[in-house]
This record gives sequence, C-alpha cells and structure tokens, in this order.
Amino acid sequence: MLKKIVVSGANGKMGREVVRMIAGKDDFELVGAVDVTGVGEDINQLLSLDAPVVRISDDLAETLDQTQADAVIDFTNPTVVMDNIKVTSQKGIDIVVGATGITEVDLEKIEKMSQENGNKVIIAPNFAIGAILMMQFAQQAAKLMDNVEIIELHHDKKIDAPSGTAIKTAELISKNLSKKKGKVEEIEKITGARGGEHDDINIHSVRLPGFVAHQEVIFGGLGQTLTIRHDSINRKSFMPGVELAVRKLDEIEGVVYGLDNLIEI
Ligand SMILES: NC(=O)C1=CN([C@@H]2O[C@H](COP(=O)(O)OP(=O)(O)OC[C@H]3O[C@@H](n4cnc5c(N)ncnc54)[C@H](OP(=O)(O)O)[C@@H]3O)[C@@H](O)[C@H]2O)C=CC1
Ligand SMILES: O=C(O)C1=N[C@H](C(=O)O)C[C@H](O)C1
Repeated sequence: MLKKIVVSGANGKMGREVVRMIAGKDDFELVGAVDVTGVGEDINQLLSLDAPVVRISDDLAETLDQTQADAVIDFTNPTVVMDNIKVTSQKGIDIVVGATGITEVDLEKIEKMSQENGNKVIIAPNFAIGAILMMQFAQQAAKLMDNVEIIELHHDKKIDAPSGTAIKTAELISKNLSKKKGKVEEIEKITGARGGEHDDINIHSVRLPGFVAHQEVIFGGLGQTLTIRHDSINRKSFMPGVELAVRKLDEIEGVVYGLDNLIEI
C-alpha cells in the first residue's frame, strides 16, 4: 500500500537524503516537506529529483492537516524534536524519529502521548545496520571485559555532544558490566580531558570536517585491548534503516526505541 510521508527537517543533511530515498521507492510518496530553511521552495527541484512539486513549509501541524499523511519522518534537531512528536501525536499520525536528544524522561512522555492518541512512534539514535551491530557486539564484550570507554567522531556541523549513539551504547554496555571500574584519584589538568560520563562510562566527542559519523568502543584488559569500530562514510548508510522503520510502523504497537528491537540479530 502507498505510504504518504511528510519529512520534517527535509532541507537538512539527513532530511535531503530521506527525500531522495522516498523518491526511489514506488510505494512511498513525499506529500509534505517541513523545514525552517528554504520555505516556499520545491524540495524535489532543490534536489534535482523528477517528482511532483512539494513546497517546503515551516508548519508541521498545518502540513499534516493539508496532506493526509500516513507517517512523518523527523530529522530536525534535539531542540525541536519533542514539539514535533507532540504535534504528530495530537494528530494521531505515526512518526519515525531520527533526530537525537530524546532522554528517558522524554520517552516516558512519548509513551503517554502514544497511549492517549493511539499513534505509533519509532525512535532510533542510529539507523545504520553496522552501528546496530557495533552496539550489540560491545554489549556482548562488556560481559567479559569490564573496562571500557567510548570515542565518537562526527562532522563539525553536529550540534549535540555526545552523540545519541554514544549515549545508547553506554546504556547498553552498562547493563552487562559485572563490576564498576576501579577509580584512581585522577587529576584532570584541563577540565573535560577525560570526556563526559554516562552510566559510569567515559565518552569522548571529536568534531572535525572530513568525518561523517564514527564510533569506537575500546575495551581494556590484562595485557590487551579490544576495539569495536563503526564508520558511516556517507548518509546513505542510514537509509535502509529508515525505510525499514517506516515499513515496520504497520507491525508495531505504541513506542519502539532502537532499531535493534525491529530486526533479528
Ligand atoms: N538516527 C540516525 O541514524 C541519525 C540521526 N541524526 C540526527 O538527525 C538530526 C539532523 O541531523 P542533520 O541532518 O545532520 O542536521 P541538519 O542541521 O543538517 O538538519 C536539520 C534540519 O532541520 C531544520 N530545522 C530546525 N528547526 C526546525 C523546525 N522547527 N522544524 C523543521 N525543521 C527544522 C534545520 O534548519 P536550520 O539549519 O536552519 O536550523 C535543518 O535544515 C540530528 O539530531 C542528528 O543527530 C543524523 C544522522 C543519522
Ligand atoms: O549528527 C549526526 O550526523 C549523527 N547523529 C546521530 C547520533 O547523534 O548518534 C547518529 C549518527 O551518529 C550521525
């Protein structure tokens, strides 16, 4: 069945890739594009796509009223994503959320909204299959190696740190650590030199031009280290996961957090 989709953050780096992905699927149709940049312009023309005119609007609620969309895909940013989830819930429209910054407190609010309004929500900090595997392998390794730190490396336009992926990885790993790391009295000569801590795991964020999205999970043991690394070398890496999530909306109930809950590994 044809899926009518609105993309929120359509004119951003990920949004544009999603619009291209939709144009390549016979059973997906882009019916709305929402962004705060390029308002009034035809997103398909901006991307040189041979597809009907879809003008960028800056109003998600209005776009949903005008389009009879089946689903929204959101790749905005951590400051606005909760507002967008709220709007879709109020309208009873399903949503796939790629924008990061969703906290555990936010998740509880989203669960409540979904229950009240009957819409479905899929949230994934990372849609790349390799990243899902990297997180799973790290979770496994944590059962046998207790000492671990995370280094995530991203492009210099990324506004949030640490990445959503690093936060999710730390949460997954910490469940399996048998003992908390032994603390030595550290002297941090420059504040932040040891990174930030989430669930007792140090996370280091690198931001440089040339990177897209990369993460290393480094375990240390007696006379050995284990490094599990994933690299997204372009944004197409996320598209099969986004497509899968849109299709899975028909099968799930309520809210799903993490692509690992939608695929068998
Ligand atoms: N889950 C995953 O697999 C992935 C998640 N991400 C996440 O997706 C998000 C977007 O990343 P990226 O595309 O690189 O970022 P961009 O900044 O390139 O894109 C975000 C777009 O959303 C726009 N925007 C800002 N406010 C609103 C609003 N209220 N309504 C609609 N659009 C708005 C921005 O406009 P303006 O620039 O003018 O602010 C921009 O065009 C980030 O949170 C990132 O971490 C990224 C890659 C993969
Ligand atoms: O901003 C990005 O680029 C990315 N954001 C997500 C995150 O914060 O984990 C996913 C991926 O790392 C790319």
